[in-house]
Amino acid sequence: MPQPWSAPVATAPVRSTLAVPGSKSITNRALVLAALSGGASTLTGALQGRDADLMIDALRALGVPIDVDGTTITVGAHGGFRGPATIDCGLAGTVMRFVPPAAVLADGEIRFDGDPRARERPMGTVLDALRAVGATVDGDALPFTLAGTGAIAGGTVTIDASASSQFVSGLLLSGARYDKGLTVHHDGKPVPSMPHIEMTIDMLRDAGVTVDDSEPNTWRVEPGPIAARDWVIEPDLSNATPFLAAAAVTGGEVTITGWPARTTQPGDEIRGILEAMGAEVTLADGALTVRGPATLSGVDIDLRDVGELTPTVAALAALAEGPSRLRGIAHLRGHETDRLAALAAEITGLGGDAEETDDGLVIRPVPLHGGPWRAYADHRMATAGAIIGLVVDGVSVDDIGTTAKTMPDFPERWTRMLTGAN
Ligand SMILES: O=C(O)C1=C[C@@H](OP(=O)(O)O)[C@@H](O)[C@H](O)C1
Ligand SMILES: C=C(OP(=O)(O)O)C(=O)O
Repeated sequence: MPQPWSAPVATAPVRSTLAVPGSKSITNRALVLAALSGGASTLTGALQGRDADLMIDALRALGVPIDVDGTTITVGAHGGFRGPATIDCGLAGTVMRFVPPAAVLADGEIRFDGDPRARERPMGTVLDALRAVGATVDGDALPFTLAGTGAIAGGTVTIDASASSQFVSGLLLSGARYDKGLTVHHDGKPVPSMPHIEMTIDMLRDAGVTVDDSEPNTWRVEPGPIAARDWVIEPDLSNATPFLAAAAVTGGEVTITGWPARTTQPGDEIRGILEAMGAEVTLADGALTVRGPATLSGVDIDLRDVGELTPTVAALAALAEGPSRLRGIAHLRGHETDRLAALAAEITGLGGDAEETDDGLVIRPVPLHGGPWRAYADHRMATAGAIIGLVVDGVSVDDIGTTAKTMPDFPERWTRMLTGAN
């Protein structure tokens, strides 16, 4: 059992300038594209964390040579994916949704499993889509087995991607390697996390793949090679948000260096969200600075496109002066944990007033008190507890180690931020 982590209280407004590690989403897309290219690629500035490790191990299991030297990853040339293999997806959505569409190109049986909670995360849509384009798949959720034959026909699939944008991204990443390419058509409630689909399309184009996204809810990748190349990974802007929130809740000033001028990362939207809550936000010379207000305002906001930011925004809302309504995020019930239930339970557990709605949360201002904060094996639940703990004495997070999914040294970085060190 992990020891509870006493969240440090900020005894003064937080003032710090810091950098954050590489983006999970960009690192894991670059790894998949590098592996699919069959040639030699490098990644610089890559994430070092559990989700990247799981992706590296998955691709190695398929026969891809990969060397890791800190944040530089070298993916070697290979002659095609090999089976049989067993792949551990851990709790990584990017591994469970991005690797199977690639693994169907292997010549042998590939078995997938993951953490207990991963077995509950939505997966059937991807597996049905793979069946529809010619793959043999045994199962509808983790664990499942693919019987690869070395080639996939491809064609057109209609899916309901309202539970996760990763269904679309995973299929598009591999589609160019299918004989007829791949057209993915979405039919259902709106697709969440659209910027993550734009990220997929941008990176496919960077690798020389022809993608047609001119029709809403339809994406077409033409069959053809995926180019090996060198990828420079942007810092993880979603992982920057707890640090920026620290400035917002303490009336301090935090600067994140290396903030990209143009990005598809949804984390960039934190700028507008913090402004709406009363913070002063400046992006200049590749650095983002947030100055916290004397009191935070509540917000009424649709987070469908940036659902990943919900735990940070909910923590801010729990400390705001006015009520907040977070909308458009029913799909968060299928994330690392049911994030709507978890956030409502943990905020309420500290004396707050948070309630689930059909598609989000309502959070009303009530003074909070200390107490346990459960992370539910969810990195962003853990960091949400850390944010609240900055200004509420006596918050202890039961499993801060779960931040290893995307930031293994989160506790040390948090302490360094509090001491003003870089
Ligand atoms: O493609 C990606 O890298 C991601 C897409 C999003 O998933 P959902 O669309 O399931 O929310 C996001 O929440 C997740 O953290 C990363
Ligand atoms: C939803 C998330 O992760 P995953 O990639 O496992 O879906 C997340 O990091 O917020």
